Amino acid sequence: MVRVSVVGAKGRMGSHVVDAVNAAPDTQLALALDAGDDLAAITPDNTDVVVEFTVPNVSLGNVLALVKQGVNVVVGTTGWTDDKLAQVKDALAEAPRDNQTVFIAPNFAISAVLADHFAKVAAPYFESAEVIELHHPTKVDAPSGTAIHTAKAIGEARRAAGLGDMPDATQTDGGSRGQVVDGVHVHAVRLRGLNAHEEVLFGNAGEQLVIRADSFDRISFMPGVLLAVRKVASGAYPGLTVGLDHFLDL
Ligand SMILES: NC(=O)c1ccc[n+]([C@@H]2O[C@H](COP(=O)([O-])OP(=O)(O)OC[C@H]3O[C@@H](n4cnc5c(N)ncnc54)[C@H](O)[C@@H]3O)[C@@H](O)[C@H]2O)c1
Ligand SMILES: O=C(O)C1=N[C@H](C(=O)O)CCC1
Repeated sequence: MVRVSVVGAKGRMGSHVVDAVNAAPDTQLALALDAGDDLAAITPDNTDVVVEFTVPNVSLGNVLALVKQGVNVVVGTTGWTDDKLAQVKDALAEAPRDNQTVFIAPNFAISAVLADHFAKVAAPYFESAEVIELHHPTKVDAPSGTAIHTAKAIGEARRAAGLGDMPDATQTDGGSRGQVVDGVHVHAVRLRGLNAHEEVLFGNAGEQLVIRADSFDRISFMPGVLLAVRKVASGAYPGLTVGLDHFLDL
């Protein structure tokens, strides 16, 4: 059995993870902690993998502390910048146990991971690309971690293909053109009734490709979380890995 502790266990995602870990035949819940609880209670004696779903401004601190405590971490919280990722790599280099792992996924839903993959494949073939993410209004960060990840992947694929800037004659913009991430405009919608959705629009003269992923329920993230827990527990992915695509045969 893989012993799993959950940090952020009372949250929307954390509570689903607790249920998923309790329901799976090969995982068992170790500790379920939330704000105010002592992270030091989590040790290699009681936990094989920690799943961390908290808030962007505390996640880095939690991950650094957990790595120091000798445990592997699967992270779903958003807000990861290159600088924060570098701090995680440094912490892993100093980790107390060999082959410790931190795995971070911008999105655990198979639909979103595939949408991201298809967007990367499509990117070199289109003059224009924009990303629209749509979420529940209780989400604290914008744009979504997934949209940032998708936009960066599109930017990288365009650069590798030698594409230049996208056509855009905008001369006045009060914010309507969205945030530019790696040259790609990203738009965020917050709407009661929605959960987590992303649309990637590609355009050429006379044609359009739309790639869309919809997570209607948080249960959609659980197979990806359990897959990550199993992969990390296997010990086959030491160090830092970002993105569930690394665990899929794409
Ligand atoms: N990767 C994915 O597939 C995926 C999917 C959904 C949400 N998310 C991300 O996961 C994060 C959490 O989302 P949510 O909707 O569950 O949020 P939420 O606000 O419902 O839950 C966050 C939980 O973290 C707890 N928390 C806050 N500070 C803490 C601390 N210092 N230590 C321990 N617990 C602490 C809060 O009390 C709360 O219970 C967000 O960043 C969100 O964008 C990622
Ligand atoms: O509900 C959220 O919050 C989500 N956050 C992640 C993101 O920002 O990309 C994944 C989708 C759901």
